[in-house]
Amino acid sequence: MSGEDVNKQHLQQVMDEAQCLYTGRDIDQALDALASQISEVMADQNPLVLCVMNGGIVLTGQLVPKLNFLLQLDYIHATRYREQLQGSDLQWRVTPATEVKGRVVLVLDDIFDEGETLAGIKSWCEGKGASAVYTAVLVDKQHDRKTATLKKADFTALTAEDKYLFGYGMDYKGYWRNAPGIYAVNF
Ligand SMILES: O=P(O)(O)OC[C@H]1O[C@H](OP(=O)(O)OP(=O)(O)O)[C@H](O)[C@@H]1O
Ligand code: HPA
Repeated sequence: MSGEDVNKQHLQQVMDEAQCLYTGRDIDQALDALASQISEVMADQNPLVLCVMNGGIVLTGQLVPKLNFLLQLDYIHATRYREQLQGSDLQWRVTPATEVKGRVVLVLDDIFDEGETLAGIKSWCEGKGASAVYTAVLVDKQHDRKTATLKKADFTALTAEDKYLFGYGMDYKGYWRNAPGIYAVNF
């Protein structure tokens, strides 16, 4: 959808009617706790941190400054929703420029929904010879449709009910990744 074709009124209505599940302040506190948990496990492992684009960008930007140890940062881009509200096949767009072989990897993403995206990325990193792969997400959506072999991330900041979510990196039809909290669409 191009910026001009988009139904701005609909997008504004989605924001106006959404339920705020977590404010920016709630999230910042949850990220402090997440950073402590990750640090306990990874502080001396010199990990390669991979941001999953696009949704992982806000989590990564807010979390990485709270990780007070040696790490390297790169990104990976795989997508299965592509501005739709239902997921399909995992399409690869960009693989990391940094060598994964022999590294402890920490994959950062916004949401663990059905789990296919993180399962696919974890398996890709293992296939490339990572020595260990950890996953961390901002939010885990609570439902029994976890279709992937991976049922949860190693580190989870927050949980949310089974509604379509946006904000803090998560999009609604390509928009509102910039919303300053986690919101549930009110359909
Ligand atoms: O657990 P799953 O059901 O696989 O869904 C989670 C994935 O879906 C979203 O990505 P999307 O494909 O929408 O791409 P985006 O990051 O560009 O929004 C989100 O950022 C996660 O990567
Ligand atoms: N919101 C935004 N992106 C997503 C979601 C969601 O609820 N589930 C998977 N990707």
